[in-house]
Amino acid sequence: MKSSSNQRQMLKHDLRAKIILTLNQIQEGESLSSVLEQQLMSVNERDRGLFHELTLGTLRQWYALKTIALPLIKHPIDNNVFHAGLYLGLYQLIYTRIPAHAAISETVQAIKQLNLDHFSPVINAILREYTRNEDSFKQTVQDAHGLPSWLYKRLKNNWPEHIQDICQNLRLAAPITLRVNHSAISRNEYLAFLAKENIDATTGMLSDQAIHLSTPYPITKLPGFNEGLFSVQDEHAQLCQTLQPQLDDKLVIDACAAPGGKTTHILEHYSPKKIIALDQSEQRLLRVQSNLERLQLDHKNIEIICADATTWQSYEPVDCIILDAPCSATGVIRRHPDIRLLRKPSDIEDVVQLQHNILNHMWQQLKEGGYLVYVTCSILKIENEQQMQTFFSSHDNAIEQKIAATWGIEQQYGRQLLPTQSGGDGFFYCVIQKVSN
Ligand SMILES: C[S@@+](CC[C@H](N)C(=O)[O-])C[C@H]1O[C@@H](n2cnc3c(N)ncnc32)[C@H](O)[C@@H]1O
Repeated sequence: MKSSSNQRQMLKHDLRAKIILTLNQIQEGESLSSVLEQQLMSVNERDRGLFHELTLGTLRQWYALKTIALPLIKHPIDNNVFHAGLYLGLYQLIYTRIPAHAAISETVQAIKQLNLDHFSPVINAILREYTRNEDSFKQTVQDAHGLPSWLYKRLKNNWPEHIQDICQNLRLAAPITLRVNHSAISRNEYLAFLAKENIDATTGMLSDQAIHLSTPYPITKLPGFNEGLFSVQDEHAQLCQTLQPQLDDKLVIDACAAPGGKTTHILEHYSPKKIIALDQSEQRLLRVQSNLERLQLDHKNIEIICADATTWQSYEPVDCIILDAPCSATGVIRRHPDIRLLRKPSDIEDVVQLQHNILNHMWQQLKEGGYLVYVTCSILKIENEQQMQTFFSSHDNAIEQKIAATWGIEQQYGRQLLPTQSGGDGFFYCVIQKVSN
């Protein structure tokens, strides 16, 4: 469905029909971030919270719901809208306080509204069957790993001792974590602002700038948003700053910079001679600029360049490169639950090759004695420890600076953080120094 006709269709539909159409778009390969805003705009303001919760929640539990849905479907039905409706119905029954009769009748009604009347008796029957054996179905859903099987196998192979925690944690909603703007205000001062507004929050244990909100809150309505007193950034992502050398008066490249989480963090701590925020996405680079402006870091020596990091050449050797590489994003599935449906095994091989190309090219821009910090938000070893093994085996002029930290899991090269229940996402870090051959 093309976007303008899709928009007209959406306006006519009730909330659950709109959610089913959104889930259908994801099944057809569109990313949640590309469709969510437009779909939310078609929903009454008072229903937006529910739209958000039901859409993201259903995606988060998609494969777990599938484990109970498939055996309940007597004859295979090859229709994405049907499956989206069924999973939405089950999600409401299992994970929300919506009374069962309302969840069932609204979902069946939505299927009819989408001109799939012939499926409504099947959905009605399956949802009612669920309610008759609720306890056993709930147990099955709880025990499910909740991932596409190819990804589950790879993660189990990589992390046999952690696989259960990984699967369960990836099914939770991620906390909203703020990074207090160190150059503008202290964490304690900002916590006092939150307390004054009765916004419950706790401090992060690993990053001294992190604050976790106890319940979701509209970000732009938090105190000091327009004044740039904080950014939204996962706590494990904030650790990047602790791994950088001293960057005052240095030439720094943030090689995959958009939307600027790492660039702005550097500028909150240092005054580099120059920092180049490089990214190949013009659209995403606009957000680097707006984040710099909001955080009032714009006056610092910064250049924003739209270019491909596999070919871009620096005009002089660089002191430090932050390479927050494009990756499978398997460490942040909690925040982007559509990844469960969208990611394919072949994407992993492609992104590993891209990381390899960017890393090898950016390495040539680094001066002797300089540092490269390699980062991903992946929990697959092929993008992390194994990518580093390949790199070190082919670069005699690279030595690892071991990360002396208590967080994460030490790897042959680098440290891996896995997603934690109420803390950070999955991240990998490795610090590499360039030495003479
Ligand atoms: C993980 S995100 C970076 C997040 C960012 N460092 C932050 O902290 O906000 C990866 C980025 O790599 C960019 N990218 C992907 N391929 C690239 C390439 N060949 N050259 C430059 N940037 C690329 C993407 O556009 C994306 O913005």
